[in-house]
Formats: sequence, C-alpha cells, structure tokens
Amino acid sequence: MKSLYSVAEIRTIEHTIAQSLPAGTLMRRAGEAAASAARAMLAGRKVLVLAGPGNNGGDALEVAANLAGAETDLEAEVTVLYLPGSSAPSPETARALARARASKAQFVDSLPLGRDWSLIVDGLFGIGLARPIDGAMRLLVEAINALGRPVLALDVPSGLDADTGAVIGPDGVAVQATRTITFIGDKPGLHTFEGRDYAGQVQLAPLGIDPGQRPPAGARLNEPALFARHLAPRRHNSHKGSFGDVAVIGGARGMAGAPLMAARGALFTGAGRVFVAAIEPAGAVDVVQPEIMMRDAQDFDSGDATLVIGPGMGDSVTAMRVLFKALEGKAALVLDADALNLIADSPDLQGRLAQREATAIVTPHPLEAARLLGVTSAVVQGDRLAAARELASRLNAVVVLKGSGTVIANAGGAVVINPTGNAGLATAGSGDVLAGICGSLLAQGWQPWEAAIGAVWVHGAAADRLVAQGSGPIGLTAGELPVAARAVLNALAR
Ligand SMILES: NC(=O)C1=CN([C@@H]2O[C@H](COP(=O)(O)OP(=O)(O)OC[C@H]3O[C@@H](n4cnc5c(N)ncnc54)[C@H](O)[C@@H]3O)[C@@H](O)[C@H]2O)[C@@H](O)CC1
Ligand SMILES: [K+]
Repeated sequence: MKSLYSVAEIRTIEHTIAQSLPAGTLMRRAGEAAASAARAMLAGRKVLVLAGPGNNGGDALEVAANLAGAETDLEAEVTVLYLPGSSAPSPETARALARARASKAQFVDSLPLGRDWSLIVDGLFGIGLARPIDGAMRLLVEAINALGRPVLALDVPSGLDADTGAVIGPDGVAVQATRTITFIGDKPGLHTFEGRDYAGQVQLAPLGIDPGQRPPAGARLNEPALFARHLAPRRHNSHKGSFGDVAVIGGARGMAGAPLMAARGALFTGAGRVFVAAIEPAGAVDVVQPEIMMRDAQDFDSGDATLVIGPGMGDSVTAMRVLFKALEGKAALVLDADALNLIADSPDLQGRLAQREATAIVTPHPLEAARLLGVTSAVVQGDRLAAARELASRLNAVVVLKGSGTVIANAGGAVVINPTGNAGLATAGSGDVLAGICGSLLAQGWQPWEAAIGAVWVHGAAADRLVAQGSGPIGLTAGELPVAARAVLNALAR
C-alpha cells in the first residue's frame, strides 16, 4: 500500500521513532539515502548544495559531507551555500555542519556565477516552511530555477506545501526539482495540484522505519491493488446482460458530442449496452459508434440502467426534470458537469442527493467543486484533499475532484490521489469519457468507491499509453481515450 502522510502525521512518527534511536540517526540516514540518490543523478562532478536554516538544511549538509568525503573514488566537487537563520541550528544540524566543514566541500556566501552545475541539491526548506519564501531567499530560488540544471530536492521542493501541493503563498516561489527524495513517508502534496510539476520523480526513503512502525496514513496513492477484487476475467458463459446497461443523459442543443464521448467511454470499458438519452435529440444513430442506442431524454425509460447524468446537459426544464427523477430513483448514478451545476444551485437537490440510499459518484472539476461548496476555485485548489473530503461528506457521495493528481474521497473519510495521467487530459471531452468509464464499471457491478478509483486510474493510464505512443500530450483528443482505456483495462484484467 502506498501511504501518503500529512506533515502532522510525519511529525508524530518522527517524534516517536527518534526517542528509540541515538540522537541524529534519522538525519544521518536521510543524508546517506540522499547522497546515493545524488550520485545516481550525477553526470559530472560539480555539485551545488543549498542548505537552509532548519533540519532540511541539516540533511543537505549531511549530503555535502557524504559526497565530498575522502573515502570515495567518485568524489564530487561540492560547493555549499549555507544560509543559517537567526536562531541556533538544532544539535543534529550543528553536527552535520561540522561534518561538512571538515570535508572537502567548499563553503560560499552567495550563488557563484558562471559554474556549470552537474547537480543542485535543494535543502533550503522541508516540511517546516511556515510562510512564503521572500527576500534574498526568493531571489536565490528564482536564480536556481532559471539555471535549468538537474535538481534533487530533499524531502519536498522548497516552497511547496507537502500537505496540499500548493506553492506556499501569497505570491510564493518554489524550487523546480527533477527528482524529490522524500523521507520517512510519501506526502500528498508531491502528487497533486502543483506538486507533480515541482517535485518531478518522487522517491521514498523510509530511513529504516518499517511500515509496521508507521500508523495508518490519512491518504494513499491510487494503484490497481486497491480495486483488484473487481478485475476478474470474464466467464465464457456470459451475455451482454451480464455487464449491465449504461444510459448517458445529456446533450443539449450544440452539445451533442459530450454524451457520445461518455457513451464511448462506457462502451469501450465493457458495459453490456449503452444508451444516450439526449435532451435535444440530434440524430437517430451515432454513425461512428452505431452500437450506442440513441433515445430522447423526455420519454426515456432507463429501467435498471446505471445513469451518467450531465455531459453537455445544459440547464433547461427538461434537464432539471430528468435530474430530479434520477435523484428520486434507485439507479446507480454518476453526476457530472451540468448536473453538478444544477445541484450547486439547489439546496433541495443537494439534500436529495445526500439522502439517497445508493452512493453516487460525482466528478467535479475544481470550478464545479467550488460552486458546490460555495467557495472559489482557488480555495478548492489550495487544499484539494480537504475540499474533496468536505464535498464527499456533504453530498454523501464518492467525489472525484479532477485536475493534476485527481483526488477521490468518500463520506467515510477515505482519500486517494491518482498518479496516472498527464497534461494531455486537459482537453475538451476527457471528463465526459471519465464519467462514462465510472458508469461502465458501476454497471458491471463494481462498488462505487472502486468504480471511481478504478475509472480514474484507467483513464489516466490510457492517456499515459497514448503519450508513450506519441499521440500526446500535445493534441491528444478525448475521442482516442476509450480505445486506449480498453487496452489498459484488459491488460489489468489479464
Ligand atoms: N526531525 C527529524 O527527525 C528529521 C527531520 N528531517 C528533515 O527536517 C525537515 C524539517 O525540519 P525543520 O522542522 O527544521 O523545518 P525546515 O528545515 O523545513 O525549515 C524550518 C526553518 O526554516 C525557517 N523558516 C520557515 N519558513 C521560512 C521562510 N519563509 N523564510 C525563512 N525562514 C523560514 C524556520 O524558522 C526554521 O528555522 C524535514 O523536511 C526533513 O528534511 C530529516 O532529517 C529526517 C529526520
Ligand atoms: K527541500
């Protein structure tokens, strides 16, 4: 299980473990792990180590001492820029400083100009950053980022909030890392919002603390093991009725494509029969995908079908009526796009959703989530995990908060961050496809929680597959996702 620990959880673990170890052990281990990560990245000799005022700086000084130590043949030319604070360093940082001073590392007072660094080690700030990086530190971070050299961040890229993935602001800056080696436990902020961009590749160094010594984490990273129980191979003796019906309701005038995208997402991930019930019927058949059955939402009887409501649905009276009926009924539900906007505007519909017996899946992007919560999208993005948790509890639903590092939460407080997917998904229609996949997995009997995390994982992996084939991220189209999702799902089921 890939646990993600909040800063508070890490502090608790650190505190408990440190009492059973000789002073400074964890910092020494962090310095060793990070020095091997640095050596693995090194394609030259010149290493710049940035060491800030706290224990993150102490880790950096350990790295400097290890890299510039006399024993190794692979000796690097280490330059240390140490920026002490106004208060004295911790005893372990003081020890690390003494070690680094006694090594061959060269200490400087400002960023040396004109050196072609092979690697920069960022130990300015870790989980103790309490306010935006400003003044001379800010100029230093900007100068480092402008160099565009490989950067190994220690614990967390300096300036990034390890809980939320936001750059600590207002008007903050953060170090742009190539790789982040994170200590004791992995952290949510490295995987969502701006975290994926700033952290680069994330590597965990548990510092000898085995999983048994760590309490359960508040969040985890999505992986197929979390939904594997639904990935059974299909029996030979099956028929289309074995895999459920999905009906996508949406498609106001001018928006006929959105429900078709969702319907294709459902069809290519294995739903038995797929309908589009259009608010404004645009045609009797989808000529590209004639398997999809076209109906008129006004008089459509959805029977036992799983309903995916909202893609391109608009806010007409018919849309409102269909949504009301669905919330009243017992069908498994995926609510997306315009359905969420209608619900945001109506406390009555919100109440009906929260009181439903069968848990619905709702798939807002940050602005839709903000409307549902009555806040701005900046507030949602500022703490995506908290926003998803709050929304799940208010709506009594499984919430899929889309965006880089999609966050999935349920009313029981479970939170998962999805690691698959890429910027190619930032294209019209990709959310419709995701809603369709959610509906498809529900229709095939998956529980709402697994259907949501499974759909998000598969959808992201489909985009990754397309990028690996050269079909993105630039110019990746939503229409390509369903076929790629089919390949991903079949590979998982095998
Ligand atoms: N305590 C432990 O047992 C371990 C700690 N470790 C390292 O220690 C880090 C946490 O150390 P700290 O709690 O000392 O925190 P940091 O090193 O992240 O930074 C805190 C220091 O920065 C100052 N500061 C905060 N915001 C600032 C700002 N905007 N501008 C200027 N100064 C600012 C604070 O006054 C304090 O001196 C972890 O991220 C990790 O790298 C690791 O060595 C593993 C073990
Ligand atoms: K750092």
